[in-house]
Amino acid sequence: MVKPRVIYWFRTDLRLHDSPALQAALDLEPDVLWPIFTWDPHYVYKARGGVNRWQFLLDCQNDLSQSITRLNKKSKLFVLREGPQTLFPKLFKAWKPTHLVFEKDTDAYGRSRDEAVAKAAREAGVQVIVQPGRTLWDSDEIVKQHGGKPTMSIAQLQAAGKKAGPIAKPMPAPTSLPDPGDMPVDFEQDLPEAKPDLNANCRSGQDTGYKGIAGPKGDFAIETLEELGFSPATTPHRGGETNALKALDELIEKNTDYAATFQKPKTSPAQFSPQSTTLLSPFFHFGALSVRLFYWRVHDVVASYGRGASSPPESLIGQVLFRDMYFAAQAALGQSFAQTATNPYCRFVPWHLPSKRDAETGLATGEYHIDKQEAEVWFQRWKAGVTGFPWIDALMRQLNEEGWIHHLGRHSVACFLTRGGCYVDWERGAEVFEERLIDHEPACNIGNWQWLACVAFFTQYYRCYSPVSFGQKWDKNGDLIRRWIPELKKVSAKYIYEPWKMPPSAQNDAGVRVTGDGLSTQQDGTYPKPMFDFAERRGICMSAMKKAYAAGLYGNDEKVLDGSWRPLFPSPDEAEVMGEYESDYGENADNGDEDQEGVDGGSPGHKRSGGRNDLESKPKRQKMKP
Ligand SMILES: Cc1cc2nc3c(=O)[nH]c(=O)nc-3n(C[C@H](O)[C@H](O)[C@H](O)COP(=O)(O)OP(=O)(O)OC[C@H]3O[C@@H](n4cnc5c(N)ncnc54)[C@H](O)[C@@H]3O)c2cc1C
Repeated sequence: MVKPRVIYWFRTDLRLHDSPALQAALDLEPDVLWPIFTWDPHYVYKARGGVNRWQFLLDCQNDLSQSITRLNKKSKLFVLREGPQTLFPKLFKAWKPTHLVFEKDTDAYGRSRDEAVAKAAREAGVQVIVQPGRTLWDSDEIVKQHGGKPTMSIAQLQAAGKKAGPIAKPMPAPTSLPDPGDMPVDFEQDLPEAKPDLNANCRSGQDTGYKGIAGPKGDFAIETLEELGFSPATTPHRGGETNALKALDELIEKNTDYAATFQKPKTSPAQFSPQSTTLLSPFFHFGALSVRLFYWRVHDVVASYGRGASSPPESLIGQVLFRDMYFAAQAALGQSFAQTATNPYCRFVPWHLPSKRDAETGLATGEYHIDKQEAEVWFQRWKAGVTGFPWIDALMRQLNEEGWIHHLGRHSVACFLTRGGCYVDWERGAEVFEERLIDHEPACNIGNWQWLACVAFFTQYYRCYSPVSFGQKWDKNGDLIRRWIPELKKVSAKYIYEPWKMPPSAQNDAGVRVTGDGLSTQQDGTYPKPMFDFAERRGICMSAMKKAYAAGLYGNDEKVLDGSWRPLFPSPDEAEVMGEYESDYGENADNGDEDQEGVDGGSPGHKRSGGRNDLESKPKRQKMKP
């Protein structure tokens, strides 16, 4: 019998320890094993990713490659520069593998990519083996055990988890790896469509990432930031399985009390160097740390700690349950999960700066309508960390430079942008986080933004974060602000959260003038004025949320999809509501005035449809009415 020739495709699992997929590949007792990574143009051009996350990815790849070489001098992580959909059919012919093995990816794009690759494998007679390993439980199994529906609470996840069975125990890293086989690449490279490039704003140099399938030297080398045209990263946080395992050891062995008694609400969003939570999220994202290993090691600490140990949802184990909850919600809803439109579990709120949508598919295009210029300015000021509210600005500047902020810091800035200040669409904020977080995880980012905007998972919109008192609760002296906003360094604690209240003499003493809008006109030695009166905005947003809740529309409602929701809301003069905008996608082409018919004055029209099958059917063509 021919001994298996296995391609092991690394993607969401940049580690050797506790990898059920890698173990499945090794259980085949292969003659040859090619550990490869495909440099997928989808992530390079069509998904947002800032330089800090790219750096973290390259760190993880380099570390993994060195670990592979330690086990077999002839092997390493071989990077191939082409989209997997076009590359694999050629590899199947050229390398003649018998098997392709990889870790399951339940992200919306991941699913469609893997279906295409599996089809090509079937056609080439290559056997595909897929193993879950990215979450505590297989997210698809959780959905199945939850009646085909998304998990919208920890209790739902735990109930489904109970039915799915115990969380698997982690498996050790392999101690040896087979040799790789020959790797001819004497076939034509399909070059990617680089436009539109969602990451163009991060590139300061020329993008040469697709120079040859095996790279410029033909040695399957890992890419560099220079090849991508990116400037050096600004984050101090570095990736790699080695760093991840060291951080986990330190957490479990040196900080046993901390790990056993961790209560998330008691950790400070203002603490830095070191931060108050584990900062393991980017390692989980790239699969450099197994979440099941984390779970079991924390579980053992908690079990031996006895009385006084914390429990979910506040405990460390509770934190990774949230992660699984969002993964299973996304696994059930697919692409709809990432947006309001077409999503039956997401409340419709007439936010400013709504997403443009593809008229055929109903999916967001990545662009947005500017329905109100003032809201656009607020959004730009929020992004740049120049809102004039130092607590918000410090957090946004930390995000922009380091790519990570504490969970409650994320709460503050997300609430401020959406229901607690600007009334800007949560999808705008999620896109900024997608670009800038080093731990950006589609399921967790989307789910948490929905939570904070009170459109899904959480409904208590009357609980609003103040950009002044919330920060003061944790950090009276404003140390986080002083760290990130040097222009306010010398401001006294009395004014550090509200510098606009400083009389001229205090401004003189602190060496700063509070003036301008922080964008084009800002001068050295100045800090911007607040962009609005927060108390006033909080009141406006809260009453607008109340109206949106009363209207009771969800993303899949006809009125949301065809734009006839507007009569359910008072005119923009009376309350905060999405303004009129010019549609430029021909979305109105079929719309007559009679589309106003059937508006029922506000009885909740939410029809929850069930599981994935309902949602995978193509959304109706939208008639977006501005
Ligand atoms: C608006 C917003 C956007 C977010 N976007 C992301 C994202 O893109 N990726 C991401 O991993 N987390 C995201 N989170 C969740 C959370 O803020 C981060 O997981 C956490 O701050 C990471 O820091 P840590 O590793 O120190 O967390 P710890 O408190 O040490 O928790 C341990 C692990 O539990 C998981 N976890 C903790 N809280 C959550 C949560 N609320 N949801 C999901 N998983 C959680 C993470 O994997 C984390 O590493 C977001 C939160 C908000 C409010």
